[in-house]
Amino acid sequence: MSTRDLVLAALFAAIIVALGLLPPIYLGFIPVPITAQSLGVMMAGVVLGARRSAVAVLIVLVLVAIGLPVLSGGRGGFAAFVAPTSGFLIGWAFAAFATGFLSERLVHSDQSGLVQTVSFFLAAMIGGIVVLYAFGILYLAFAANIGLTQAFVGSMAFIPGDVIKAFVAALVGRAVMVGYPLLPVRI
Ligand SMILES: O=C(O)CCCC[C@@H]1SC[C@@H]2NC(=O)N[C@@H]21
Repeated sequence: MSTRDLVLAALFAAIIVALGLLPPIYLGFIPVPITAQSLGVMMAGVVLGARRSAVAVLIVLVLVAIGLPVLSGGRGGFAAFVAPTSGFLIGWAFAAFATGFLSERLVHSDQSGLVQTVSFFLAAMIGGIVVLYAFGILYLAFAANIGLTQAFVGSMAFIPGDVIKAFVAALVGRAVMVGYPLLPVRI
């Protein structure tokens, strides 16, 4: 990883942290908030690709671990890793990697703009929802002792917002690819 790659990863770590300035929304029936920060995770994946986006999330996780209040609602510290939300938090690194991995393979420079946008959207949906929820729901069921079905059903409340985030991430991925290509894609 070059210095430039690290700078890009740090930039997206800052974007993820900045999105944490938007307050979390608790729904009352599940101890996991709606947060804009998962939009930053998807955007990192589509813009930077697998490795650099995973590093971006790892930088955020290190900031959390050393106690900085970088999660939505000003949360931080080791407690964030032993909370009902921790599966989602750790899952962000895998979600970013999967989103980037799929973006690098699904998006080609000779595709039309529409196909590229749809490809980014699919990558963000699979990485930022399927992969992320697998981590989040499994750990939530265990940590909150609520059973897999309840954790799964409760997490479905995040789907509408996360589909919108995947769409926004796809538009960002496509726009950055046109204006300042960073994603290593097949020609
Ligand atoms: O702040 C944290 O400790 C992690 C929050 C995780 C929230 C998850 S990410 C996927 C889903 N979509 C949301 O908006 N919230 C949950």
